[in-house]
Amino acid sequence: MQAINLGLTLSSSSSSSYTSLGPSSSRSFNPNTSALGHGVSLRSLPKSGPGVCKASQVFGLFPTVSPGITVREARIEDCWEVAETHCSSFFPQYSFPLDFVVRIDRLVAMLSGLSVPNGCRRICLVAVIGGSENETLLIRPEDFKLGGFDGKVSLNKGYVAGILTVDTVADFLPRKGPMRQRRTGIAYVSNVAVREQFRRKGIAKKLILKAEAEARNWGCRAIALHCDTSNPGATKLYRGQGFKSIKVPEGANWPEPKTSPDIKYSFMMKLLKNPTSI
Ligand SMILES: CC(=O)SCCNC(=O)CCNC(=O)[C@H](O)C(C)(C)COP(=O)(O)OP(=O)(O)OC[C@H]1O[C@@H](n2cnc3c(N)ncnc32)[C@H](O)[C@@H]1OP(=O)(O)O
Repeated sequence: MQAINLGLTLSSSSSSSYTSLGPSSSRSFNPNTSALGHGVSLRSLPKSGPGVCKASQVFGLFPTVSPGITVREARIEDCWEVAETHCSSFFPQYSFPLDFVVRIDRLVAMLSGLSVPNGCRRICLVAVIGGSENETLLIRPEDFKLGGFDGKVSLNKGYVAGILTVDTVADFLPRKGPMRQRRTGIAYVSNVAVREQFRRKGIAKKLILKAEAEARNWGCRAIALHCDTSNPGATKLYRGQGFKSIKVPEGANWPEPKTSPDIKYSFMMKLLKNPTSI
């Protein structure tokens, strides 16, 4: 695995939990633990079987597929589809009614999501199909946010096919200095997911490009993420987008998403050149 040195210093482990959109995002990558931290253990739930339908079949009202894909910040009106995309991608093995419970749990977690520390940013991006960027249709309560969602409503929102969260909270970056300060200038990507029927159409690539543009706008010089080493598709995606694996120094206890001990992560990073806006 190719490694680059981006000048990250050795640090002791962070006690932070992996929160991207809410208190339960820590389970984003872990199909073995409760999906969203409201007391539902996925280990104990029955999985799919013959004659069992999925929540996505009940609630996934797929639009006529339009070639146009727009990547924008998630709005309150997208929240169910964001939960749907997350759960169907990270917990595909669960069937109705349990997958429905998991989605509701995710929704509650996102809407009651933790606020970000002062000076930090976090947004959820969505790739929508058949939507419009026509802002004149928006009802826009000033500065209103709920959890990770922008409080806007559009008459033509489109259908959410992919999601990504990007932040500057730095919970999963090694701290710096003796005071173990939060690292600045490095954006962190998590919860990247594309609905199965829309995969291999370049949607994740578009989400990553938009996340990079947001990070540049925030003044970040680099963007990082953790990728499950047993996820070759995602690893190829990030490598293709210019991310490089960072070799964790021997003995260093760098923070990682808190998931099953069986899951090993590769810490990947990309330098952001030429600050521009999108
Ligand atoms: C930081 C994190 O959040 S890591 C978690 C990643 N998320 C998941 O594993 C959830 C389940 N998986 C998914 O949602 C999707 O498969 C994703 C997000 C990994 C990829 O989304 P897609 O929209 O299909 O990716 P996209 O079409 O942009 O692919 C771009 C390139 O990545 C690579 N790639 C993506 N998926 C795969 C795959 N399954 N196998 C091999 N290569 C892949 C290919 O090089 C692809 O280019 P190509 O299609 O021209 O060959």
